[in-house]
Amino acid sequence: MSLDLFGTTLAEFNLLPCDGIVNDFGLALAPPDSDALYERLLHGLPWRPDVAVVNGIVTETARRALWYADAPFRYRHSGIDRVAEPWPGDMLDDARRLAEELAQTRFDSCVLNLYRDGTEGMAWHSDSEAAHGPHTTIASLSLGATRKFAFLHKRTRERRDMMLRHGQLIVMRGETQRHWLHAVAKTAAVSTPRISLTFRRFAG
Ligand SMILES: O=C(O)CCC(=O)C(=O)O
Ligand SMILES: [Fe+2]
Repeated sequence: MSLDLFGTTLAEFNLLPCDGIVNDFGLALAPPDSDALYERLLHGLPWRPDVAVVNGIVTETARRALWYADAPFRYRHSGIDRVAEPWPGDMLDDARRLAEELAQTRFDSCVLNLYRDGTEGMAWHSDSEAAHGPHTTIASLSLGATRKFAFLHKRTRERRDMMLRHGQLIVMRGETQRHWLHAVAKTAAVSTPRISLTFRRFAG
C-alpha cells in the first residue's frame, strides 16, 4: 500500500515540521478501483451545495458536499448546524475499510466534497476540535483531478503544500487541527472534477 523508500515508508514521513502529523500513503487505491469509485460517486450521489455563514449572511458554496454517518450526529461547521445522513448503501464501505486499515483508526462518518473544476476550492480552516476532540484523526481519499492541498501554521504562518492525486490517501492526526489550517487552492489550470472523502470519528 505505501511505498518503501530506503526502509522507511511514505506513511512514516511527516509532511509537517512541527505541531501535528500528516502522513501520505501515496496511491492507496489502484487506478481501476479509483476510476470505478469516482464514476459511481460522481453520478450516483445527490450532490448539493454546502452552506456557510460569510459576513453574517448564509451563503451556498459552489463546492458540493455530503455528510454520511453511523448515526445522525450533529456538527457545527462554518457557522451552520448540520445533521449526518445514513450511509448511501454500501458505496463507501470499501473506501472506509481502506481508510481504517491505513490510519489504524475506526471511523463513523465521512464528509464528501465535490469540486467541479479549479474555480471551486475550500478556504483556510481547521476541522473542529469540539466535535472530534483535540487529537482527532481524519483520513482523506482523493479521486479525480489533481489539486493542491495546503497547510498554514496558525501562529508562525509557516506553509506546507502537497498535490493530491487520483487514489491518494493522506491522514491528518495528532495536534494538526489545533495548530494548522488547511485549504484546497483554486486554480485556473483544472477543468475537471475532484472528489474528496474525509473519514472522521464523531462518537467518543
Ligand atoms: O477536499 C479536501 O481534500 C479537503 C476537505 C476538507 O478539508 C474538509 O472537508 O474539511
Ligand atoms: Fe478540512
